[in-house]
Amino acid sequence: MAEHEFDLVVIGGGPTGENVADRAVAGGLSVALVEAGLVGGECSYWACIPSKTLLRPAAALGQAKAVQGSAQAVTGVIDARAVLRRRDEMVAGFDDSGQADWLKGAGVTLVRGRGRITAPRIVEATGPDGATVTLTARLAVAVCTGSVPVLPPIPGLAQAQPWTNREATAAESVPDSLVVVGGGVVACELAWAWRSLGARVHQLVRGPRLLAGNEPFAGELVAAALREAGVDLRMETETVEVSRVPGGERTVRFTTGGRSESVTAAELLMATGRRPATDGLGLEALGLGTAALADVDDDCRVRGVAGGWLYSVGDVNGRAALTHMGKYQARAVGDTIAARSRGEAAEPRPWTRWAATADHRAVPQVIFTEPEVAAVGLTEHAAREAGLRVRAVEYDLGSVSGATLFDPGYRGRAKMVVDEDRQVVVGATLVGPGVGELIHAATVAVVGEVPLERLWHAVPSFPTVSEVWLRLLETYGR
Ligand SMILES: Cc1cc2nc3c(=O)[nH]c(=O)nc-3n(C[C@H](O)[C@H](O)[C@H](O)COP(=O)(O)OP(=O)(O)OC[C@H]3O[C@@H](n4cnc5c(N)ncnc54)[C@H](O)[C@@H]3O)c2cc1C
Ligand SMILES: NC(=O)c1ccc[n+]([C@@H]2O[C@H](COP(=O)([O-])OP(=O)(O)OC[C@H]3O[C@@H](n4cnc5c(N)ncnc54)[C@H](O)[C@@H]3O)[C@@H](O)[C@H]2O)c1
Repeated sequence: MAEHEFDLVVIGGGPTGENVADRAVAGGLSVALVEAGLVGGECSYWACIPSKTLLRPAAALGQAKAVQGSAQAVTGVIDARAVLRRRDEMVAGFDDSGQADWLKGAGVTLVRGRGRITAPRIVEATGPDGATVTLTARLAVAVCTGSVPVLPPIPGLAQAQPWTNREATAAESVPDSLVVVGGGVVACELAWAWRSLGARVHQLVRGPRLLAGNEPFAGELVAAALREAGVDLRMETETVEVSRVPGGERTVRFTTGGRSESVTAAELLMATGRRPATDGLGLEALGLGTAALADVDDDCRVRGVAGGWLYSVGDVNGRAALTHMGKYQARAVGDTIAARSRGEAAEPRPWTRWAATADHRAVPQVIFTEPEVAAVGLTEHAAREAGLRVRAVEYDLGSVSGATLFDPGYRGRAKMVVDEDRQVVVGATLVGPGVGELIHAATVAVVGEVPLERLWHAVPSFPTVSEVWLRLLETYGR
């Protein structure tokens, strides 16, 4: 059994782990990164990258069709085979050698294997051949193991071999039909993607609306678009049983409004949420429960671990399960561990480089459905729940002149949530084609706590969709 010593051992080489390692090396530390699967993680191969690649052609086509002139140039339909080929290119054919080379170039030692913490600062990595390497971390261990899908205990589900995000982003052909269970981001994006590529899609949603964590109009506009695109969208359903003809179609039985109904399709995607990937990590050997990795300070250091050597970063800590937020936390963690090795306190005071402060109230997210949903900060409801005295204003995005230019039939909505006591924006939501590229302006306003008085002087260019910020301020009363 080989033994090695490094300043920092990172477990998990997704976007979070890669960035922790990179920042720590840049800060002068020696770093080993243990990866059980593909370097690049879920995001690169089975999540963000392939799903957005599957979604992009429908958005591009929609924009081309939206205006006279280019609409006439569109004479065909989406070439699904070409889309799947591009998806394959974007995931590099599930070959992570490019990312492994990047790690090498960054000065990070890659250890292929499954990491397990066996004692404080000791990680055992078991490789695909069963060989074990023991890694000693002089300073710290950063757990960046991400998340895995949750499959609810529905009778017959396991035997029916449903898709999770992995199969749903890696499928080699378009299924004739697909049932999607779930109303969250994964469900909506992938229902939209496969519908746009030609599958007949049924979507079974448990609650009364889609995208429940967002402003209600976001889910309403996405639901309307999905229906318009031909998705059979059912709300207030409870999936009770799944069955499958051996090797054949899946039938999902569900209840809705007191009735029992069923749908049958070639494939079934369960998009029913994710949980932290903590199985087999050895936390129990440290006297820690699986929930311990969610109990972190703003520097992502796990609370209550003697010596403070354990960090939990990215999806696994459950603070903000998004790639950009995992990478943001990673920058803070890599810098913090390096600074502390130099004897600096690197206290995670709010808005210092040592703290992932934005996790609390300034998380941006773009949902790549059509229309897109882009949001940052608090919804009106969440702000009120947090005890803020807020006033919210809304504006019809379709009446902004830049939007009319973009698409004469532009449909969308914008909302700005203002903290009345501090006169700053604490949340914003935009729904409409192409709004994903607009949200960063709002993120800057929320993080910068820019007073409305000053925001008034941030003049949006004419004729862009960004003029909505002026209209929102006018609606507010400027
Ligand atoms: C379908 C889908 C689409 C998404 N789209 C977006 C999007 O558009 N934008 C966005 O911001 N977010 C998106 N997300 C969320 C995003 O994928 C995650 O937030 C992101 O991947 C988290 O990065 P991570 O590095 O923390 O974890 P992961 O990417 O999950 O990486 C964790 C890594 O750890 C490895 N690992 C696990 N356990 C061990 C172990 N014991 N030893 C060694 N290695 C281990 C895994 O093999 C994996 O490589 C999407 C998620 C899904 C499911
Ligand atoms: N574009 C993006 O930023 C993007 C895209 C995809 C995923 N993600 C992230 O990945 C994470 C996971 O997304 P997700 O959609 O899997 O989870 P989610 O928590 O957003 O949604 C889960 C959905 O499953 C439903 N559900 C749960 N149990 C159910 C059951 N037994 N029967 C029927 N429905 C059930 C819930 O009601 C909810 O609608 C999220 O944090 C999300 O932000 C981000």
